[in-house]
Amino acid sequence: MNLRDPIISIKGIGNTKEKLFHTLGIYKIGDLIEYYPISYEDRTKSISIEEAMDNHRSLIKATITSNLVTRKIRSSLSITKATARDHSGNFQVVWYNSPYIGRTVFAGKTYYFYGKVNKSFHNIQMEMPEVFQLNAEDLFSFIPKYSLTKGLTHKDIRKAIKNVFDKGITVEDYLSQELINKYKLMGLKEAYEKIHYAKNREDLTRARHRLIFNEFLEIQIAFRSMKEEINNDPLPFFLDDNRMNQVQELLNILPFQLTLSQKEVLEELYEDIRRSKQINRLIQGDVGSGKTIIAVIMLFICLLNGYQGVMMVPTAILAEQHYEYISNLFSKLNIGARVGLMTKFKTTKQRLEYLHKIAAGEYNLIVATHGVLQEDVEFSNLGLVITDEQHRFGVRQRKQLSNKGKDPHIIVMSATPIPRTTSLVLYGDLEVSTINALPAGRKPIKTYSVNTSYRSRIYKMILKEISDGRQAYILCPSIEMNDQMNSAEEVYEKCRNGAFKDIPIGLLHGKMNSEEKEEVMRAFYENKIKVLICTTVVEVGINVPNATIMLIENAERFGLAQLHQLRGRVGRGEHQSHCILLTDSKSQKTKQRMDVLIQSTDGFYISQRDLELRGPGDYFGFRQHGLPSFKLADLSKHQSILLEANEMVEYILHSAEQEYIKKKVLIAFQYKLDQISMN
Ligand SMILES: Nc1ncnc2c1ncn2[C@@H]1O[C@H](COP(=O)(O)OP(=O)(O)OP(=O)(O)O)[C@@H](O)[C@H]1O
Repeated sequence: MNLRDPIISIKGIGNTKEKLFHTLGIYKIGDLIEYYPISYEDRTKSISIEEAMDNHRSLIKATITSNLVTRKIRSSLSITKATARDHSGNFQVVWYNSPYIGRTVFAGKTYYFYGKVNKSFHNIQMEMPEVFQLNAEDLFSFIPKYSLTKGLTHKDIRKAIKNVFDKGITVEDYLSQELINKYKLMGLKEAYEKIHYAKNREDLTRARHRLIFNEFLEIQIAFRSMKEEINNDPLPFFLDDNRMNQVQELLNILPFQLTLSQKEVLEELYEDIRRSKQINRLIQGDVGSGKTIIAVIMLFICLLNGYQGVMMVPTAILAEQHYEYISNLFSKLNIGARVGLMTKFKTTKQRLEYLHKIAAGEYNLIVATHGVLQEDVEFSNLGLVITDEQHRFGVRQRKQLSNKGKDPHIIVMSATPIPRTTSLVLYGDLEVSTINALPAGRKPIKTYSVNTSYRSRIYKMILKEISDGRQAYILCPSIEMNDQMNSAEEVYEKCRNGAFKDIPIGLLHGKMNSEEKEEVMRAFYENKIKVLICTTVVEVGINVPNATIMLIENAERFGLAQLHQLRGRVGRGEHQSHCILLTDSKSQKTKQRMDVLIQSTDGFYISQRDLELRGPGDYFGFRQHGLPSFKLADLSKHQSILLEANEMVEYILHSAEQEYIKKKVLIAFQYKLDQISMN
């Protein structure tokens, strides 16, 4: 058998089961083998009844010492009980609505019982145990549990996988024995088998280690190869004196001078152009570091070269903001910019008309949300794609966009500084440029964490700032009334009738329609609204330099990196800004997390601490990221494996094996990418 064989070739899988497997994304045997368990039951050793802990699932070897007695309690409930005994004591075995259990379990016989033990003062019970004969095959192992679909059981999946390995499967390990030994890895075939059938913890750990290692390795090798491929035949952008003068004109009308760091990043981009290289760059810079203007300058250069440019951002509000900013700026320069905004359309007709204008080149600069990815959106000559992504647009979306042109240049903006080891995995197909300093004159945001007894004092502070001409955000974790959290609607009502009844305040959340949102946001930009009560819709990119207070309700609800982003909505101008983290949580962990923010405004440090403090999770938002190969790997947990894999990638790419391994990895990777697009 081969990993590419369809699952119908597995014994026991007919047409009906095949369809069910398909709904889980399992088409080929390789998909099945890589359908990893989501958890395991530890049945690796049996213990005595005396050792068993209350409320824990345990495996106990015992002999049935009484007859099985079934009593009918009511029409829908019967209880069967028996006494079992091991060398340390007795316990009761109890089954509900299982009248036929007497056909498989007999008095006087010894079995292994697996189930949850309940210990009370004078009684020990095991309810609804699974019963195994002494020679049962799947005893003493980790029992895998899978994510299921209706009609398919854990047993079905286990059986299918077992049949594959019983029959014999060819798994080619593209790593040489030498590399496997050097990194003390488990063989690939063994790892595939042990992840589903481990007899002990060590095997399971080693199997997982190997497969996680593979995931990190494969994505990097695939990325590196993609990068090599991309650089071949880029669209020509030119930066002759005439164009450079025009760029200078743009710089001259800005109300600020670029920082040294911004200039360095621009220089890296110019260098790509001068060397006729495909621009394929991640620009990372902390919140408020001034990434937008870099994007704008590059879009400007794109237009000067006669191409269309597109800027794709995560929210409609942000698209609107960039649209206003860019149209305004470019209208002062005579370069024939025709800027379009593509967010939501009222009617299909309107949308089609708009698409037509883009395809005909009537708009040469489009600011859009992810709607621009749709298949029917076409460009006449797309030259540059900028995604402001905050980890929401991944490899796949980037590819989708660049397929809309003839390999346009690509710039990705990110405000979450991430360690280099990690960025190799997330953005391995991109070069990285970093804006590593904030514009001069920014004062570090003062951050405090207080409980709600301070509310009226905080409101007074907000009123004072407003009387000085500034503005404030009050950010809530939810929109509607909710028992546990302060909702935006509730806070808005209270503020409107209470502390802020004499000043204009606004409400902004994701459920409002686009016109309402636009209107509120515009009023806030124009300082007509003084306090904006909102949800995380403002999290990314929103830029109102006059706002100096960010009050975050239920701050314990947010991740550290997210709080840093939210806080970054203030401190964007020359005025001293404040961030108040409001929380009544008494948990030590919350306190630790708030302390990180109080002590630091450095996004890089904060995301590192976030990684350390947060347990397993989806910190980097992989699922949204469209990364194909992470089924087991988690960047927040597996940094040490990542480091080892990075080291091996470097070795491989300088070794004689490189072509062979690259080829193998790319085939596997392409299959996974295709599979994602199918789903
Ligand atoms: N060199 C500079 N000197 C002074 N102000 C600047 C400079 N560059 C940008 N700014 C201003 O700083 C503010 C923040 O810039 P920008 O919106 O580009 O930040 P950002 O890096 O995109 O941040 P975020 O990730 O939070 O969106 C804006 O008001 C912008 O006009």
